[in-house]
Amino acid sequence: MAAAAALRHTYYWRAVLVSIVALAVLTLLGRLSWKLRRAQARVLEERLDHARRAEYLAFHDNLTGLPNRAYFSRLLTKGMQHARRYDKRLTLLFLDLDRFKAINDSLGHDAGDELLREVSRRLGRAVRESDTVARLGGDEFVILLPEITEPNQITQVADKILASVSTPFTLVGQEFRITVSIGIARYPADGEDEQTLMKHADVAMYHAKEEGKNNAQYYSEQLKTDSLERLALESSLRKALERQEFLLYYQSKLDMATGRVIGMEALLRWQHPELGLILPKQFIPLAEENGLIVPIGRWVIYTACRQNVAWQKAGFPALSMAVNLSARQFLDDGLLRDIKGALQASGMAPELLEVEITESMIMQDMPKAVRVLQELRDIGVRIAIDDFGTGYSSLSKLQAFPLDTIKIDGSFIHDLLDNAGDRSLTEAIIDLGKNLGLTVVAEGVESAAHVEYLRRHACDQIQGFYMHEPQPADEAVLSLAKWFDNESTI
Ligand SMILES: Nc1nc2c(ncn2[C@@H]2O[C@@H]3COP(=O)(O)O[C@H]4[C@@H](O)[C@H](n5cnc6c(=O)[nH]c(N)nc65)O[C@@H]4COP(=O)(O)O[C@H]3[C@H]2O)c(=O)[nH]1
Repeated sequence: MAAAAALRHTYYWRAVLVSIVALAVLTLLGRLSWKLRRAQARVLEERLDHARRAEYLAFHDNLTGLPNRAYFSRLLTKGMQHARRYDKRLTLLFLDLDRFKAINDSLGHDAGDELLREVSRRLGRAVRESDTVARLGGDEFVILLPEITEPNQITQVADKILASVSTPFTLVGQEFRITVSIGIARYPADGEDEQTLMKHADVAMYHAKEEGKNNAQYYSEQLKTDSLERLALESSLRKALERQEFLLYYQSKLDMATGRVIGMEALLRWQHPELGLILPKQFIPLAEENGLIVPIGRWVIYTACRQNVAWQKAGFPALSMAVNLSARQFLDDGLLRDIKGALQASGMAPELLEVEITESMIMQDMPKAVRVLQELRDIGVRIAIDDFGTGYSSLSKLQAFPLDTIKIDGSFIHDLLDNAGDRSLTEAIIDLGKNLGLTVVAEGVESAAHVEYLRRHACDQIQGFYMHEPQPADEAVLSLAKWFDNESTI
């Protein structure tokens, strides 16, 4: 009996032990499988995160976090499908910053990146939540306005963007202004598929650039024709230098005190084989945009210096020679080398060369402008501010720059006798210019009455059709000869 009880007892404890071990094993297995599942979930979550991140990077711009070209293209296509189905309209704005390259080149890429980030923030603030702002790359942005379709509303948005972007920035401790040109295309009127609408908004943006930048333009069929012509013009402009189709016209500058010709200004012309003589305003903006202005401008400087020396060798008194610089050329690192090269090759005295720049070229990047102007000054070249009065800067601001001459814009001289505002501005520029020790030149002098008025107000020099129109070198030399032979004065 006792043995049976002991056996039962043993079985009982064995069963308890087996149950405990089994329970422990099961618990352990359960825990292991839970850990395994958790690890699997984590891996899955990481993969998802990775995929999400990859998708985000594939569809967003690294620098600004805005949707990129690929994403915008999807959004635009979807927007168009939706608009087609519900008979709605869309507006597309194509934006390109004006002169961004100059800022980027002169301030460095970090400052350029910061500027792009700030522009993208400003664009975001200028439009509604429902609008999409995207960056296509470089300094190009696009905005899709799904709810704004009336021209006056579109213009309001465009104006808001123009104002917001042109508010001064502070970059590397300095204040800067940048502007933007905007092209506007509307769906479905200006394009029924994504590519056409984008292309037409781009064409309209180019038109805004041609209209002087910092403005917005709507697409029209006429613009398309113009842009095709522009394309043809651009490709022939590329060949014009090697085909020697450029030439310089020269216009005299007279000294008011002696009445004698004291200098000439070189003005560029393009003798196009089919289109005839093309004036600078028709091709210089294009050459500025595609960078061709740098080699063209170099050709101008070399040719003008050579011509100046040729006239001296022909027996004329030493006249000054003015050349116009464009913004891109002014900020180009090779400018000084080109000017020195032209002076050396021609043997012209540096004091006879005067470079004409505009206020906006200086204001665009003041520290660089001061540096470039000082370098030019150091080699003896004179510096003139052209078209003065048309920009926003005050003469006192210009005091900081090493300048020699100030040229009053011809538009003020044109209406001088009928417009009291133009008269007071002209007089103020003459007075202030003289107080700053600058030579004051009036451009666009077209009549004896203009000459009289400017003489009365002690303007130093005059230039205009009344004395001489711009002429090619061989005709200008005849006018000069006549002028000097007759001992003519005004
Ligand atoms: N109505 C009127 N106009 C007069 C009179 N006298 C001169 N003009 C014109 O006024 C412009 C004066 O040149 P700008 O202000 O430097 O303005 C120049 C200058 O900014 C630019 N330009 C000319 N040559 C060059 C060049 O070689 N390089 C660069 N970057 N720009 C140039 O193109 C602009 C226009 O040149 P142009 O068509 O030759 O036009 C010239 C000249 O022909 C006048 O009495 N009445």
